Amino acid sequence: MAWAMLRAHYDRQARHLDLREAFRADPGRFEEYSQQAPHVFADLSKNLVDAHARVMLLELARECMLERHRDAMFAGHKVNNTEQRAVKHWLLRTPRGASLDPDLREVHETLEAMLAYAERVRGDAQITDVVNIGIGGSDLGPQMAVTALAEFAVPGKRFHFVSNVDGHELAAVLAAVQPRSTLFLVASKTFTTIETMTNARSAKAWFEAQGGQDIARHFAALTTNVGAAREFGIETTFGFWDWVGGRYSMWSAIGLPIAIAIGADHFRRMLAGAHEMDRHFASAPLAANLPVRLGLMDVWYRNFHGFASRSIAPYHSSLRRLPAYLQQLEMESNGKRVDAMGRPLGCSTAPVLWGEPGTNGQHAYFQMLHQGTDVVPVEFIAVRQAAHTLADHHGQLLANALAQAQALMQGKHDAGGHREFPGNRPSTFFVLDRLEPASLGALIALYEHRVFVSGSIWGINSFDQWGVELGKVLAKDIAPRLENGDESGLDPSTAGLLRRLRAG
Ligand SMILES: O=P(O)(O)OC[C@H]1O[C@](O)(CO)[C@@H](O)[C@@H]1O
Repeated sequence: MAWAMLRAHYDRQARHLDLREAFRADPGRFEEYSQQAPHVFADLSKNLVDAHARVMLLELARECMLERHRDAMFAGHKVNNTEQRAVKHWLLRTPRGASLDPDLREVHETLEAMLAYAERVRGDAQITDVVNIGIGGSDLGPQMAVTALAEFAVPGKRFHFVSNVDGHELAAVLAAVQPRSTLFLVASKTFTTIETMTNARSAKAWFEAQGGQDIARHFAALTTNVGAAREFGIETTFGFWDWVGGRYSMWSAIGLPIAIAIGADHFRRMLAGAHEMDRHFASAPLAANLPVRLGLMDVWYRNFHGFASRSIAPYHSSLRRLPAYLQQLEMESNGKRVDAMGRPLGCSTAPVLWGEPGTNGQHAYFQMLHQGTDVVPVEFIAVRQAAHTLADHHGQLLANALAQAQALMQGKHDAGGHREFPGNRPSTFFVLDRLEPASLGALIALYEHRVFVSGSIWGINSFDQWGVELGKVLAKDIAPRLENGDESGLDPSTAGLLRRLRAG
């Protein structure tokens, strides 16, 4: 019902919305379309949405029983229905006593153990290099957060992230470290992922070949499959639970590199910031609930405006891994073509997410954002206070973020031809006061919940990832063929490429 009304409203009126006119007609638009959520200020006023669409989107959320679905997640129900699992990454940042969930005690016991270990490593001057071996959620979150919070990192330790099965990556790291001063963290929820196990085996073989002795001191495993880690020969293990999805796992033992980098207190602050956002999502009325507003905007853009991508523009170089992190979060969660019951969907789902830090992107692809044929909503993330004291830089950085959002909206019409900017191009603008553990935690939790919201409206299970399986199976079949040249049963293209790769 709400969907049909939104469609009618879009066709009749909303598709003609002009942001410049909307601001002229409503002097209160900035106040109405912006809000302060925990640690994150968000200005949504430069989005192609009007009051009627907003009301109808909230109605759509009610019809889709968003609140019931959200409450089911927070109640620990098995909302990941295809894997019959609860979805409780939020519990990892829930303070003691703040939930009756029976797993909370174990969560805190594990957190204490992991943070105590992190503090020991921080105090161990002999360990100068920490190498995280993991991929997907076992890499992107820790890497993004360690990079984002570099200002808080312990001096004297370097952090390396090895994810790819491409040996060039591991070889380059191994060439730069010494066994006696390196701690390897093997991060894998399942402890079966081929890339991670291959890298872990090679790292262990290198360590032993270099005369490295004390595996217990130089290797730790972060996994739900502690048995497999022990079998692999790693005694130091930190566990977590099957109700933590890989892309939602930086709050768990998978966050150990973050804890080593920033320390226990800061790690706790990151959890606390995320928890504040959890509370906001769980309790704020839908109309003033930032993850809900953003998720509904995502549906509006994807299904009514037909925008197929969204560009992430963090105006802070320490957030340079954020776009990659968000790609997994959103595209692995909501890149689905069937609903939670397996029935084909009648609408489009996750857009393509992409981006680079500003101002770099401005000198690369912003041309297309301003004058290309496709409209791409842009998401600016600006940080009010810099962590450095260099004169001029931060003002210029922030001025550029504001100017880009302004230029996208205003356009320029006096010159014509190549110099014409159509304008009316939408953007969202986030402001953090500082990039610090609590604000990063809140920002990431905001994105997690926003993905939950759009996934709920589409009726999909945002917590499985069956789409990654087929390629894994085929790679297993092809690997021996690269050795033995067997082409039987292969399509002509794959067979031809196999020949080409084996030649010489
Ligand atoms: O932590 P694991 O089990 O090694 O998995 C790594 C990644 O692989 C995936 O399963 C996809 O292949 C992701 O969902 C996950 O984050």
